[in-house]
Amino acid sequence: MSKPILLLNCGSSSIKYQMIDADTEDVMAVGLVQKVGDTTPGTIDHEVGGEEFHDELPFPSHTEAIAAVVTMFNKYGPAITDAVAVGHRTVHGGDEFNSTTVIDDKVIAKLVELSGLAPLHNPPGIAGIKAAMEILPEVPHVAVFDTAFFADLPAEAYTYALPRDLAKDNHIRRYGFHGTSHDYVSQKAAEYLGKDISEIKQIVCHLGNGASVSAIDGGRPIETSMGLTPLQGLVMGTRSGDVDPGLHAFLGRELGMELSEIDTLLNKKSGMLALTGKTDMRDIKALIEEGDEDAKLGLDVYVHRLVGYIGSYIAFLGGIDAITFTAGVGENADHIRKMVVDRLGYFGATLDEEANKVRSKEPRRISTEDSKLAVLVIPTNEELAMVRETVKATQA
Ligand SMILES: Nc1ncnc2c1ncn2[C@@H]1O[C@H](COP(=O)(O)OP(=O)(O)O)[C@@H](O)[C@H]1O
Ligand SMILES: CC(=O)OP(=O)(O)O
Ligand SMILES: [Mg+2]
Repeated sequence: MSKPILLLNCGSSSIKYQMIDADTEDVMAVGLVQKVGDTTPGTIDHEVGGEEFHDELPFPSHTEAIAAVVTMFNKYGPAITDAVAVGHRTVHGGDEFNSTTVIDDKVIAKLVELSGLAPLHNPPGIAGIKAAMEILPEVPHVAVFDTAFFADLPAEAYTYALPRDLAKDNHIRRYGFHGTSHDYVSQKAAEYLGKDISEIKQIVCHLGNGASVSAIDGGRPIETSMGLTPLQGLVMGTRSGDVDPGLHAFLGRELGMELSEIDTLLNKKSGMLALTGKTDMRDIKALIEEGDEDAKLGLDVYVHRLVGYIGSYIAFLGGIDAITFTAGVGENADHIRKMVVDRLGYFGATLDEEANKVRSKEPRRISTEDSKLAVLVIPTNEELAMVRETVKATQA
């Protein structure tokens, strides 16, 4: 008897999904829907038992996209109705949700309230929850929060220097995101090094389209780069990351920009897209190889910001045993890892150039044997972590 669990990660313009057998942790199906919310045709790719299936059709909203996911399961298997539970990646849990939560109407209402704090992420997440609940009304649906891992950050790390009542009344604090990934990867790093997680000081760089870095001391996160919203911190695909907070007032006062325009500017039109014209690091690398100066500067800004965070996190940790790269950029972009690690020599990091070039889905060390600290690449697996969370929350 297998115990299939459906995992949904509804992004603003994409849906990633998997069906995983919770007993064996085997992946029964994996898929990706792209260009959701677009009037032009999008794509859906569904993989089951090593076979790949592809379709192209428009997905004006998440409802059509989820319907297409169901069609893929119905046509090519496994039966979606075999799912005994559904785990939903939910980005913002505010200070309401500190752990994986079974979803009911009250939970959905709270998530709607929190949408303003994660405008790119919570609304599609909620759309996905509603659509999936219609299709699978009989099974438990749970929300696995990006913020949960960071719920017990130290107060000095999560407190902004704002009037205390304003912050308290409005739940304004640093929340941190990608927690499922930072948690999973930091545990894997300890395992890979053969150390108890309680014994090591580590930094995890989750570099995807959204990107964040965390400092983890003995298994407990003590700092992370995203804040009240997933906009703070590193330079990302379309997000600016850190800017002078005075910028908002400047844009409003001097250019007459509306708040919603500023929000869109910083979330969707900034970051690597603004600096280089592209969001994908493969395209940016190609531009640099063609001699594009803007692309070169863009990447320099990206690396500069990341190195700055790593340096300050080593100071917060009071030492460092391991730095780990993960997610799309962190796992694949060896040229970026090299740019970063080459600047950490003072801290005792030495890159093993050959090991860094290896392409693999396995955890690996990319620092030399005599490097004072371990530099690792560990593929994240948010879906696997979500299955474990879903089982825990539902006793499925
Ligand atoms: N082979 C590669 N080389 C360099 N960068 C890559 C490669 N593959 C993926 N990426 C980067 O990874 C990003 C996607 O990362 P991912 O973790 O899947 O993001 P998200 O979950 O936020 O959509 C792409 O935008 C691209 O910049
Ligand atoms: C929170 C966040 O930035 O998520 P993603 O990387 O999926 O955009
Ligand atoms: Mg991601």
